[in-house]
Formats: sequence, C-alpha cells, structure tokens
Amino acid sequence: MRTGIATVCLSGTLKEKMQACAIAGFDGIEIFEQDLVTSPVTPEDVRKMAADLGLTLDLYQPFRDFDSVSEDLLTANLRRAEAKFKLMARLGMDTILVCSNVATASIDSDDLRAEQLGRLAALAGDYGVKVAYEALAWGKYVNDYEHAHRLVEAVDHPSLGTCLDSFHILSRNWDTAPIEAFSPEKIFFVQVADAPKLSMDVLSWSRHYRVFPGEGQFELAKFMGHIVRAGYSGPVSLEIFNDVFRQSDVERTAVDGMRSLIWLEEQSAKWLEANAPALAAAGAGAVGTVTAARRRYPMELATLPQVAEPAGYNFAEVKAADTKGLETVLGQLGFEFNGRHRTKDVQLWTMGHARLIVNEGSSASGDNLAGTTADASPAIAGLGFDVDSPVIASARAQQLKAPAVPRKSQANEEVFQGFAAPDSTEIFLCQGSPDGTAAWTSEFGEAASEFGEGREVSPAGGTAVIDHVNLAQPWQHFDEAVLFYTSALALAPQPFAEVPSPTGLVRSQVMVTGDRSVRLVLNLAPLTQQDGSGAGQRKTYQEHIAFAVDDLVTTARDCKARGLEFLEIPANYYEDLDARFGLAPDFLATLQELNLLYDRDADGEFLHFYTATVGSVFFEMVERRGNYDGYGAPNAPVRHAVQYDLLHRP
Ligand SMILES: O=C(O)c1ccc(O)c(O)c1
Ligand SMILES: [Mg+2]
Repeated sequence: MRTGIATVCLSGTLKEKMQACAIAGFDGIEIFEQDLVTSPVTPEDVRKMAADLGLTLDLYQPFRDFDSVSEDLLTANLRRAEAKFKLMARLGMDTILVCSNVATASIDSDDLRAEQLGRLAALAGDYGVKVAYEALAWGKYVNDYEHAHRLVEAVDHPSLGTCLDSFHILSRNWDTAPIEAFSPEKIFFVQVADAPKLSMDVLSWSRHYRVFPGEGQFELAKFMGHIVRAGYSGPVSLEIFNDVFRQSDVERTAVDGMRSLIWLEEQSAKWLEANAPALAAAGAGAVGTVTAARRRYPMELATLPQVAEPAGYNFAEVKAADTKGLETVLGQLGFEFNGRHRTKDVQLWTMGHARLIVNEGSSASGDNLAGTTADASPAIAGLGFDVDSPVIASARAQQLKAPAVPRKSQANEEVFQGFAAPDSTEIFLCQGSPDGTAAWTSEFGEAASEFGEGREVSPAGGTAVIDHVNLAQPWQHFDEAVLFYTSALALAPQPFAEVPSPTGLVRSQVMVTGDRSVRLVLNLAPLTQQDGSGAGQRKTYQEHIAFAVDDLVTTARDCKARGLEFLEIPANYYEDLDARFGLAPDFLATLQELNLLYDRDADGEFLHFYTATVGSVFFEMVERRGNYDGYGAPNAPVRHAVQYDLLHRP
C-alpha cells in the first residue's frame, strides 16, 4: 500500500512538515495549498526538496467552489484553475483535488455540473493534470460520494476522476459497499480519516475532530476493503484536520500517523480475509480461497506479526530513588517483600499473584525513560504483560514504530522484550505460567539472604491480582496512546467517558482484552500537573495501580490495622450513596468507617478504596461482586476532588 499524508495534518512550516513525513517513512504527501502559499520556498525548490527526501508529491489541494455556478463565475473559476495547473507543472504534480461546491453554488442541475466539470477536465487534460472530484459531506448540492461518481461517469473524461475521503462518506453513514463497483481508473485518490462519533454539525466535526485511523470509531478496514476490491492501487493518504495535531510536535505526530496507516493496512487485509467472497463454484479448490482472493487485488497489503490479546498483567514497575514511602505503603497494603534482584537494583513485592517491582532508579538496571530526569519520588515506570510469544509481540510493536527498550541482563536471567509507550511507560512482554506465577521471580531474594526466599503470600485468605492500571496521558498524546495500545498490544478501546473533576472534565478511556484479564485505563492528565510532554520527561501527574481481592472489607480492616493512610472520603458521599442505593445501615456504616466506595449495576457490585499518593503513584484495592465490569465511574469525581483538595491544601 502506498502511504501518504496531507501537510494540513501537521504543525510547522512546509519544510518541517516534509522532513517529518520523510523521517516517519511516508511514500508521498498531499500539499495543502495554504502551506505552499505561506512558504518562502519556491515551487521548484519544493519539488527538489521532495525528491531529495524521497517523497512523491501526490495531491495538490484543495480547489474550492468550482461547480454549479453561473457562466460568469465559471469563466473566473476556469481562469483560477488554469493558474493552479501551471503552478502544479512547476511543482511536478499531476493531481488536484476539487471539492464539491459549498459556497457559491447557485444552480442545482446535474446536467450543468457535468458540463462544467467536463470543461474543467478538458482544460486539465491540456496541462496533463488529473482532477479528483470530492463530495464534501456538507457540499451544497453534491455531498454524497456516489453522486460525485455519477457526475464523473457522465463526464467520462480521462482527466476527471473521484477522490474518496472516508470522513465525508462515513460521517454521513453512507454505505461503502457500492465503491466496489467503481472502475479503478475513475478513483483518482483515497484519503483516510477516523473520527469519534460526535453529534455536531458535520463541518465542525470534520475541521476539528478528525483523528488518525484507529483513534476513532469509523469502520475504516471495511471502507478500505471495498476500495481494494474495486481495484484501486494508488496512495492511501491521511487527511486529518485536528486542532491538537496541528500544534503538537511535528515528527511525533507524523510517526503516530504512519503507525495508523501500518495498522490500517493490516486491518484491511484482515477484513478482506474475513470477508472473502465465496467462490461461485465452492468445493474444489475452496481451501485456497482466502489467499487467492487477496492476491487478486492490485493493491498489495502488508501484514504484521500477529499477536493475541495479552493474557494478563505479569507485573507493574514503580520507580523511585527514594523508596521508603513506597515500601511503607506496600507493607501496609499487605504486600510481602520478596527480596532484591541478584544483579539489579530492584525489589520484588508480591500479594497473591499481584507482583510489583520497585526500581530503585540507579543505573545498574538500565534507566527507565520515565525516570531519566533523576526524580526521587515514585512514579509508574513499566508494565509487564503476559503474551504468547514475547518475541513476536515485540517484533510487531517495533514494526509499529514503538521504540525498543534495551534491558541489560546477566546469563541465566529472563530477558524481557520491551518497548516504550507514547507516555514513556515501558511495556514489557513476558511469558507467565498457567498457574499465575512467574519464573523470573526466582531471580530475587537469593543474593540478599537476609530477606529470605522469594514467595507469594495472599491477603486475608484470598487471592490478589492486578485488576487494572490507570495511566495519565498528556492531552496532546491521548489519541496516540489509544492507537498505540490498540495496535501494538491488541487492547480494545471502549467508548470513552468524561469525569468531572476540579481540574476539568477528565477524559477516561478504558482499553481491555475480551476476557478482561487486562484492563488499562487512560485518563487525561490535568494540565496543571503536566510539566513535560515528551519521552523521557518526568511524570508529575497522578497514576495508579488497582489490585483485586476477594474480601475488601477484611482487607481494608487489615490495612487499617497496619496503619495505612486511606484517601478520606467526605460524609456527603455516603449520604448520597444511601439516597441512591438504600443500603443496609450496618453496611453503609462499614463503608464510611473504612473509606470504601461503592457502586452497583445490573451485573453486580463494586467496592473499592484508594491510598494516599506517594510521589505520583497511589494504589486502589477493589472487590468485584457478581459480573460487575466497570470501575466505579460514579465515584471517580469524589476521588478526583479529594486528591485535588490534598494537593492544594496549604
Ligand atoms: O474542510 C475542508 O474544506 C476540506 C478540504 C479538502 C478536503 O479534502 C476535505 O476533506 C475537506
Ligand atoms: Mg478530503
């Protein structure tokens, strides 16, 4: 698949954008007119720069408001078009995007439109230019891609084809299947954009909220599948109007975009396999149907190393130069110290099958990105996931442009494959044992005999596991993180929620495996707590790790007896809880006494509590009753408000 990206997606000057696109690995770019008009670089130099960078200049755009106009206006529009065709010759470009008219259209006649587009095509032909006509979703008379295509067919000129932009098609809920019947010679260009499903006017939605494929809710693999089946083999180009991307780091955004296309390419191949048309004469040769069906298409689709969803959390890693506060909280929570690593400055703490590595943050273990600006206070630095094959999963992540994390290790030690997530959290790929234990734990404890043998203890007669991890994402990298965990780790994003908090409306996006053995929650980091945004920056926002136990009330009592500092929940909360649920007085009193939060839905009940924050980390203990599948979302505002209050108390 030939990859492309429109310069409008990115921040910076035309030159900076082009360099970032080349570094990220795109084949070509679309030049958005404004980027050229405002540039000091001559068209000839843009052409040379592109050639030097190994980028093709695939599309000049947009040309607006051409069709459905009076003869006077048409004359002016043709003159305007001719100037652009001459410019394109200097740029060495041959395809221009012409949008359906949104502003000056005054005559609603397909005959007239076909005649006018025909005159444009004839002029374009004289200059060796191809016109890709795009139905904008808010076009005055032409806003449906099939309508645009009918006009192209009516004109029937080799210089006129259509541009299919997924946003205009999917935002209007148009069926994409009819694309398959289009002649590939008439599809001049394909643009892809994803978007969250929002209820707002389609123009504002398009201009501000498009996101890269995999970061929204459109069925893009299906859209692409129909395009591939139509026989199109030209560029598949990102055209993302997004307020955040346009002000974010240009190289990073370009890589995010490239990742989205690599992923979309794979998803499209999978869609085609899953939806291979049944052979007319099924039976003989049916076994080869899938591959045969895929190979027939002119567009070659690359795939990636295949991974299943992770089977669970293997461990979480918290890094702190000063570990005292952290050790105290872990002990009070009921974690058992399992010793230090034989050769690295890390400690192992366990509770049941929940394993926590405390990284003392010195160089011997290899510095975590999250801690490179020597910060003494604890922060979540890494997550270990159980996967079928760490090598395959790591190869996949790296093909998706995740930076590898090198780990130094000695002979006879397990080497974790690792890569860095966009927020600099290190993701490690592990192979857990079916019984929930992990072989690498035997590397702990031996060298430091005073701590005794490594072993796993359980709290109050039950099991404990990592239930979920909540990572805060800086606002400008939130979408990138969603795509990252979707594509690299095969986690599925759930519809996001918005939690009111004193620092704003906090976007909260749950990413899960089908069986919920991995639950990862991405929360928007409050602006006031962000002091850095890039990889290697210190995390200053609060994040947490939640552990599930069988009996939260008993666990909470034990924790309290050990002196744990709970996040104190205001009395108003319990009054409201009683009003909403009519709980038994004894139970309500217990909840209040122990600072427990409660939620209930049709599937079950949820009890949880939070610890005070150490550094930027806090912990949560949860008990899921029945089939409760949530996270106590109605309680999140209370948690945010109490934490805010603690941070801002004089
Ligand atoms: O919002 C617009 O005006 C606009 C311009 C060009 C496009 O290709 C497009 O999809 C939208
Ligand atoms: Mg478009």
